[in-house]
Amino acid sequence: MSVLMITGTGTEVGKTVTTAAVAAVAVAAGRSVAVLKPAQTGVRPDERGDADEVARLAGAVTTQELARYPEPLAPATAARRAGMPPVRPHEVAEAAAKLAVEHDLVLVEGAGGLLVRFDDEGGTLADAARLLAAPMLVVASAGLGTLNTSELTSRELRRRGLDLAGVVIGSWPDPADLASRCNLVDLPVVAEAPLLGALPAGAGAYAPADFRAGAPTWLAPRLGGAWDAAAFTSAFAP
Ligand SMILES: Nc1ncnc2c1ncn2[C@@H]1O[C@H](COP(=O)(O)OP(=O)(O)OP(=O)(O)O)[C@@H](O)[C@H]1O
Ligand SMILES: C[C@H](N)[C@H](N)CCCCCC(=O)O
Ligand SMILES: [Mg+2]
Repeated sequence: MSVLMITGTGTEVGKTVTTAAVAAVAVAAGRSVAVLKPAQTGVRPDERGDADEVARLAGAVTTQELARYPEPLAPATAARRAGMPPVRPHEVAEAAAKLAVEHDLVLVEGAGGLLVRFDDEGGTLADAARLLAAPMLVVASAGLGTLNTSELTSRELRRRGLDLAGVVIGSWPDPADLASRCNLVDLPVVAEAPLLGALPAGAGAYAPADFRAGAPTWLAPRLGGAWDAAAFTSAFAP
């Protein structure tokens, strides 16, 4: 089973665009991909959710949501206020495992950061990852402040015995400021995990063809091994 959980150091750091980039690379390699967004908040029934956005950018992927809540809040809060049932970690794990039967890769995008609650009992994406023994990718912001939130996230993953596959910078600024450039060196040290890529700021607004063409250069091949940070940054600051 190949399930990868996408979490982040917070909300709006680029989890959806990173999920789309991973999906685009996998689809281009001929792999079947499913994207699971367990709890989508802040989106009306007729609006596009994160999983829909991944499909728009990445191409032919299966998408699934387990619940959608109208208010832009943490899933547990949004569910409680809507009077709707919450999504439980075991439901996330079961849905991902089911998708994994018929897909080569299942990507599960959390809501906000690692410890954002899905239910009032404190269930999180980390609990679902534990049930599946699935590795997690942490999406981090580029600039000042990311060292602290990345290290906190990494430490909590380790404390729970989870596998941190690596860190991806969800939005790389152009021009890159001093802190962002220094973070290319410091992030993998504080996270104790490889830096597996960076997406250019605004990638979510690229035309799908441009997004798919760029994705392989933004991520380390197959999200393993080395990512060429020097080549990436020189493309943005020649
Ligand atoms: N299609 C798009 N056009 C313009 N900006 C976009 C687009 N998609 C994403 N963005 C912007 O890129 C940034 C990262 O967005 P993204 O949705 O990937 O974050 P996220 O970590 O998935 O957030 P969430 O916790 O809400 O799931 C945000 O500031 C967002 O507004
Ligand atoms: C609505 C938003 N875009 C996300 N989907 C939910 C983010 C919840 C963050 C909660 C928190 O950490 O304070
Ligand atoms: Mg998202």
